[in-house]
Amino acid sequence: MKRLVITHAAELITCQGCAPKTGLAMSQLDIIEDGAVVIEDGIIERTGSTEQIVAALKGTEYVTLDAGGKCVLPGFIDSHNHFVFGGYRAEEFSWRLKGDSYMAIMERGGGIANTVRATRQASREELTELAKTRLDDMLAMGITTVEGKSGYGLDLDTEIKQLEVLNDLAGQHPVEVIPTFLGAHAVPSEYQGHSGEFIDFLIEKVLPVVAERNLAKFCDVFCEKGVFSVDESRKLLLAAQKLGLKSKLHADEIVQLGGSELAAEIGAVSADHLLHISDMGIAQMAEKNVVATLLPATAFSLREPYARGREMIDRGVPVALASDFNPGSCFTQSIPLIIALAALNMKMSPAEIITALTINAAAAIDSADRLGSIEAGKQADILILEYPSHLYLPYHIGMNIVETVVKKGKVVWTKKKGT
Ligand SMILES: N=CN[C@@H](CCC(=O)O)C(=O)O
Ligand SMILES: [Zn+2]
Repeated sequence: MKRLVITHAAELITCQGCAPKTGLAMSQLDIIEDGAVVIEDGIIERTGSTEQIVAALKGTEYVTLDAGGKCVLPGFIDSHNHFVFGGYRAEEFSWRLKGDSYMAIMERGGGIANTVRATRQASREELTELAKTRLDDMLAMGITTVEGKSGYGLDLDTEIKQLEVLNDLAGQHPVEVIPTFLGAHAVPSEYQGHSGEFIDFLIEKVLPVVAERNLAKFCDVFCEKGVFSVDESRKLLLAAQKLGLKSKLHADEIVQLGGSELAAEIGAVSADHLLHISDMGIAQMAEKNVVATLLPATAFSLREPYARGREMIDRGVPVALASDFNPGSCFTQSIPLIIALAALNMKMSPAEIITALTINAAAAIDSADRLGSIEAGKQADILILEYPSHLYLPYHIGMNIVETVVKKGKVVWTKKKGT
């Protein structure tokens, strides 16, 4: 196959690096003006100025994709997403609009349990078709890789069914899917009042199957008051680590329980939400380089205060941004909305936001060695915007300005222009 060469990027935003960025480094995008990228077999071969690259390739055959003076950047990575589920919870949303709280609805037997019922009933094929339409929407917003969680089964068969769907999607859709086992998402009705026994069930009966069949890269847990305690979360995540699954946590979302400190203690790859993180949690996550995956669309949808992203960056925590798309607390996969909220309500700069959606998001799925930047050796997951500079991203409030999406070196999506 001939090389593909993207030329004339007014800004070629490389986000260079193979590790999560912290502090001031989150503001350094390593931009090449009038840049070009050479791609061979889906992998980036080299980058440079268009002039340099064209001169170096003289006499060789290649296909040109002219970015025409627009901004080129790494594909967005959504590192926290629950997109495989059955049913909807629109009525619960209407209750929340009237003042009902997310946890109160859950305590009454609604919330996650509601989606569990619908997901248990849905077939593997139905879930796969639904998931593909959701991936279509993600791709159109420039998401080239998404992490996807189970957690709407809470029994052996349905947890495995969800993970099978997440794995089946590989090869069926351009968006790459990284599966996470979230069996400890809620205590199912069969175990009501016995969360410890449910954790034991997950460890003894479900985790071994997940690991044996290599169905998930991560194990996640909803570490929250009234759901799973810090001790229960530790027990599950350490058991999963022994079987080769890396750790993620839903931590300190509704109350300050200590999930962030636990993430640092056990060497989790990321701790997510963090609306109520303690100062100690921030210090420990910075020390252990745990990625803080912040989910501003969830805070917006729950009408909760935003996570202290500015402070976390200033204190050395690597910050990523993700959608948290799910049927309950946050029904959106809108990258433009996340960008707007991070810029306007979390005091993150345009450069920090891009870092948080690319190289730091790659680190949040433990893939910064192969994804998240435009540099030699990385997978060629690349976006062309409609405008010449990354500054146009937050400037367009809630508007999608992605024009072209390249996944593994192939153009997989282009914006249809109006007539
Ligand atoms: N907080 C826990 N889990 C999801 C919500 C899941 C749901 O309500 O269906 C979250 O990350 O926001
Ligand atoms: Zn979540």
